[in-house]
Amino acid sequence: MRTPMWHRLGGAIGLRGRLTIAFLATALVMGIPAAGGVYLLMKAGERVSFLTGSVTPMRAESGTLVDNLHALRDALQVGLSGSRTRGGGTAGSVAAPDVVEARMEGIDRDWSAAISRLRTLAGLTGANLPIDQAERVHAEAMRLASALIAADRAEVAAMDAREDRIAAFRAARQRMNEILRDITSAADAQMTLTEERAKTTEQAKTATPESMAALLSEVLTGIYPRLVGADKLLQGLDRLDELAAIHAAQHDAAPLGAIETGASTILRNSAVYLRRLAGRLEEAGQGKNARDAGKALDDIRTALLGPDGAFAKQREALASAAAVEQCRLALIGVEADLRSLLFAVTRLTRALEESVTAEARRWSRDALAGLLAAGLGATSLALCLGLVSARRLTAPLQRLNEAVAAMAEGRPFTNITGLIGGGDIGSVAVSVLERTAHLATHDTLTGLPNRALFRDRLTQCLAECHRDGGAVAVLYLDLDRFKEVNDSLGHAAGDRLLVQVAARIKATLRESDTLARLGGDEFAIVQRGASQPSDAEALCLRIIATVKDPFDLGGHQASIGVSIGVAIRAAEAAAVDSGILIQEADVALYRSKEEGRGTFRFFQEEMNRRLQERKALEADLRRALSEGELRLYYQPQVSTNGERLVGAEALIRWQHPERGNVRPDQFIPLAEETGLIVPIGDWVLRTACRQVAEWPALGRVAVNVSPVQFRQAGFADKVRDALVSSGLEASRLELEITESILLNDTEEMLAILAELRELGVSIAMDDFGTGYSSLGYLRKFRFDKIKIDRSFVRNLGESPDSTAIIRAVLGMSRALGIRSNAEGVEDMGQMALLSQEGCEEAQGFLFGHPMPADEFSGFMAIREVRGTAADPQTVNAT
Ligand SMILES: Nc1nc2c(ncn2[C@@H]2O[C@H](COP(=O)(O)O[C@H]3[C@@H](O)[C@H](n4cnc5c(=O)[nH]c(N)nc54)O[C@@H]3COP(=O)(O)O)[C@@H](O)[C@H]2O)c(=O)[nH]1
Repeated sequence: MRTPMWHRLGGAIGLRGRLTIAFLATALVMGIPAAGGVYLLMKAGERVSFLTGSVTPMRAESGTLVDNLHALRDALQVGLSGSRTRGGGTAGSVAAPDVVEARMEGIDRDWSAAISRLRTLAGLTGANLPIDQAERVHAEAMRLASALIAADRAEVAAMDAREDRIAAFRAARQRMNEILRDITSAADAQMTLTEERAKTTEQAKTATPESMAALLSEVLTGIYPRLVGADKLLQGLDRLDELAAIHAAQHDAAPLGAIETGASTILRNSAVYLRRLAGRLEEAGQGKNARDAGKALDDIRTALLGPDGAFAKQREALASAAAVEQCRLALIGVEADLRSLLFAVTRLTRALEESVTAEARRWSRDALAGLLAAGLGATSLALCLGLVSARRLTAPLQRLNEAVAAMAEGRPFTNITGLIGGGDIGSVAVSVLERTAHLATHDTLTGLPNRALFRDRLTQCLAECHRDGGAVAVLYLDLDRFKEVNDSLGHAAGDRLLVQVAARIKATLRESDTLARLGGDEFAIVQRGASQPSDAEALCLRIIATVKDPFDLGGHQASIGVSIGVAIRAAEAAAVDSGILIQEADVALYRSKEEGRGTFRFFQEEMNRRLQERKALEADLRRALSEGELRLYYQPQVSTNGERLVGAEALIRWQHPERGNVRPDQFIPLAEETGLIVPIGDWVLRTACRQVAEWPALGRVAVNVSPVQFRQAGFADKVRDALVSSGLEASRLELEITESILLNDTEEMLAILAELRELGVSIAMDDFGTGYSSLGYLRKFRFDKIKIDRSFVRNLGESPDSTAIIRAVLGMSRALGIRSNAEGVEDMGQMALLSQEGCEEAQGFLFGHPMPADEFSGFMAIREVRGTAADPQTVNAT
């Protein structure tokens, strides 16, 4: 098939190159309109800042003009006296002239500054603001304000001067009154004397017509004219008082003239009266009064009339008040001008604002359109690229998914590349699939086929045998002692061992055979063409021999073995499921392990029967627990110095209704495999505590704890519960654990041991010496007791090795301050040697077999009586 041009080109550029081109194209499609949009947005932003930076301040400045006018009005308010002529009193406090002037100057300055700023803003914006008009209005307002202040001052001065004149008038008027009173009093006194003289003359009858006429003439020409003259003057002055009062209340200039004329007439007449009176007074010897009265009348005239008189000052005040009013009115006009000016500015700024806003909006709209175009362009491009990529990506992935599903179902497939397709993604998918397929079918550590591939190969092989004849053998392998190496040297060493084992076994096989790792230390082989059992046997022997040789694990030598189970099928019989053949090989392996390890066994039908039996035993064990078929026996533990009974070990027994007594080593491993050991172990713990609580004479009871049971969450809580519910003191309970408990998760297990120790129970290490790590664990946890395994005691005295080992162990336990107990003591010789070597406690048939609780009660009673070792013959065997 011809590859399209673009495909070939794409292949040359590569996936990264194409992605880069796609990215650049997207950036270009999006970048141009986006850049345009950003440019327009910036322009719109400029207009907005133009608005905020120019138009808005312009409006604010025009408002400042009006504010200035208001300030001016306020300043005038404070500065004006509030004319007495206008208001008839003062309007609040009047500021000192210099204060008012200072305020006026300030306002003038502010006003000029506002106009100057307006002029700048108008220049910036290009707006045709009426700046000249604003300046004219400003000048006019200031001029009027000054005129108003001046007129007000003049009015006040005139008013003050008038007050002075009125005061002078009143003073002269007062003097005149006194003079006239003097004149009148003198005339009255003279009149009284004259009347007295006339009366005396009349009474003396000396009166003559001449004397009487002389007296009358004296009264009429000398006294009376003086009284009349004085009275006329008084009347004139009273009238003047009235006119002065009228004129003070007068706010109109016209009637003021008439009043002044009236006053002038009165004064002229008074002067005439006074001239006449003056002659009479001279005659009467009162010339001084006449002169004083003349002087007073002159003062009155001066005070009221003339350019400096009260009337003239009143007129002046009225004229100034009129000027003030005029200025006020003019200022109102200025304010109106200013307002119309402000309206003009407002109109202008609004128009400017609207045009700028419209411009900014237009640019924003265009920018949005640009950005939208960028977004749409990018989205469309991304969609197109996405669709193309998705097609190119999902198709191989879809096929990859189908292939993985086929793999998961165990369907074999070939030609992965053909299945998935080509292209970048295709090759990635093929690579992923190949890796996945390899991972799904191979063991990652050894690279060998795993159980799934093994079954697949076996199935193929069985089908070929059935079709073409021939035979196939399945070898099921399990390494012996692998766990010990793993636990003692670590998992890394274990892994290295497995790899080496796999290589060695592989070297023993033919090309056509398949070696697989089924998990852990289990391997399996499909041996093709094993026509005779001897072929398989030969292979087993080769494998056993090669695995037997020590392995070098980076400085450590490890010796292990291998147990093998074999199952063979040929021709017709090969029509069997691969799983059955594997199971048969597994059963054969089980038998091989049972019968001593390091060997091989062929599957036989009888083995299946054994397997069935095992399953039946498991079912029985489940029932045994619920039906109370389990019993606890107690085996005595004694001190070696005097063989005092120091305690007992609780050992489980199963009274099967049909099988009879089932030994613990027959069912405990099964219980451990199935997990049944947990409820069984709980039962043992509770029963032993309850029983021993009833034997206060017995020191302590030792209870075996399986690793599976120990690892169960909350084990320490179960121990606490057993103690609490039975009432047994914690110090009387001893838990026997084997070192295998500490092989894995050591820190966690040590924490549980510490928790148990906290409870007050003692911990014994059982079967000491049988494992690799016993000594190491003694350093990690301070055990209360070690129990030397009976395999060492058995050969004591016969094998120098056993004696040496026991001596060493006892020496070490003494050094560490740990009690020692020797298990399996069966004769006095062993006992004597143990005692000699310093072992503190012993346990074995020599002192008593494990026995039921009631028998152990009797045993204790006898021990109390006899105080010696029990006769083995006197107690029942287990
Ligand atoms: N987890 C639990 N394990 C238990 C429990 N009860 C027993 N066991 C373990 O089963 C194994 C076999 O026990 P058993 O058949 O009871 O054998 C014990 C003794 O009968 C036997 N023994 C004692 N003295 C002698 C002797 O002089 N000679 C001789 N040949 N055998 C003797 O030894 C076994 C006690 O061993 P140990 O526990 O190591 O002290 C055994 O491993 C038991 O631990 C249980 O309740 N839970």
